[in-house]
Amino acid sequence: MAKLFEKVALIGIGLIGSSIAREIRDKGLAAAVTISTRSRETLDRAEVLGLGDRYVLSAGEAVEDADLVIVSVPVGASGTVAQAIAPHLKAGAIVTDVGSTKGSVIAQMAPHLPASVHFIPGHPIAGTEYSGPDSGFVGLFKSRWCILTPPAGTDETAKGQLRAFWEALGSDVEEMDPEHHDKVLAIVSHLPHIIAYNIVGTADDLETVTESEVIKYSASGFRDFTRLAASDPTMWRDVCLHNKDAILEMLSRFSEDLAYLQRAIRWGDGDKLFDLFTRTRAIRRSIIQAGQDTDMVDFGRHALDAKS
Ligand SMILES: NC(=O)C1=CN([C@@H]2O[C@H](COP(=O)(O)OP(=O)(O)OC[C@H]3O[C@@H](n4cnc5c(N)ncnc54)[C@H](O)[C@@H]3O)[C@@H](O)[C@H]2O)C=CC1
Ligand SMILES: O=C(O)C(=O)Cc1ccc(O)cc1
Repeated sequence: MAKLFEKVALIGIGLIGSSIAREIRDKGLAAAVTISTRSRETLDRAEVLGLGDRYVLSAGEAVEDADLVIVSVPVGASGTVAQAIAPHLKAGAIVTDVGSTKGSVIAQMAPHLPASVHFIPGHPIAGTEYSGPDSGFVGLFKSRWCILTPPAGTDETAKGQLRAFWEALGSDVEEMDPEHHDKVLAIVSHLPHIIAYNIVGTADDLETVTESEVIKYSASGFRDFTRLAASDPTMWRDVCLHNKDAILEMLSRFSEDLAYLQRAIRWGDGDKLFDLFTRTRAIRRSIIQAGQDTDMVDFGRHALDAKS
């Protein structure tokens, strides 16, 4: 594939950063890739994996001659990274991120970044429950949405270049307002993780009552939740703290609907239960019919389709 950028700097080299690095290497999308991350241990691991061409601890040093800078750190660290790279950015560089929340990342990063760069926030709706440089792989972004939330007036050429980059990784690119992004993602991604953390926590608390039978007899329903609940604690702590309003709004809707379900069970209202379960079954089936995979991430795709 044709080279899209001369020099790319990757700040953060976990699941997402290292998947991007592998894609760039695999498809020859850049002449040179510089990698920077907070800990020496992770940086050394990235070097052993051969994920880039240059490895530096200083994020500022990493971005000095970069045409494209991709920040792939937990969303709570976005501001610190922006502050560190700002004085070193080349005029005309594209600065983007991959954070799961957009409003907060923009609020943290934008004030530090010089007007001479193009700041185009992004979010690939693709991931797994694994983290760190070893967990990345080529193909993670294939046939997945990547949402860009460019501010009004963003340079069209820069936007086109970033779009072409994600398309080269196999993604379908969509533009969205950051507030809308945060609401949609709160229901299709953030709430499912919170519910999973909660149910697995509850089951763990019950272990003494059930004499370890929860784990022993865990059926596939519970197992599906344990996959999500195995996701990175730092990343998900940050998502909860940085998409607080939208998550609380969706949680409140969720609690109301759960109370409705609870009442139907208490009063033996089988019709209500049957109606809801029939409606939700149709959603799952419509996703499968559309030829999409059936995991949580693809449910996000369906919800986005419904919005557009
Ligand atoms: N894991 C997933 O499924 C997805 C994650 N995201 C977003 O991508 C971002 C990265 O997530 P992952 O790659 O999964 O995390 P990860 O935990 O695998 O990697 C995070 C990386 O950031 C580095 N880091 C942490 N604080 C730093 C700092 N202050 N300065 C420099 N580097 C720092 C870590 O050393 C590590 O290399 C997060 O914002 C997350 O919300 C987006 C889509 C999917
Ligand atoms: O592993 C899963 O099922 C996910 O939901 C992955 C994921 C996690 C966070 C995101 O911001 C986007 C995708």
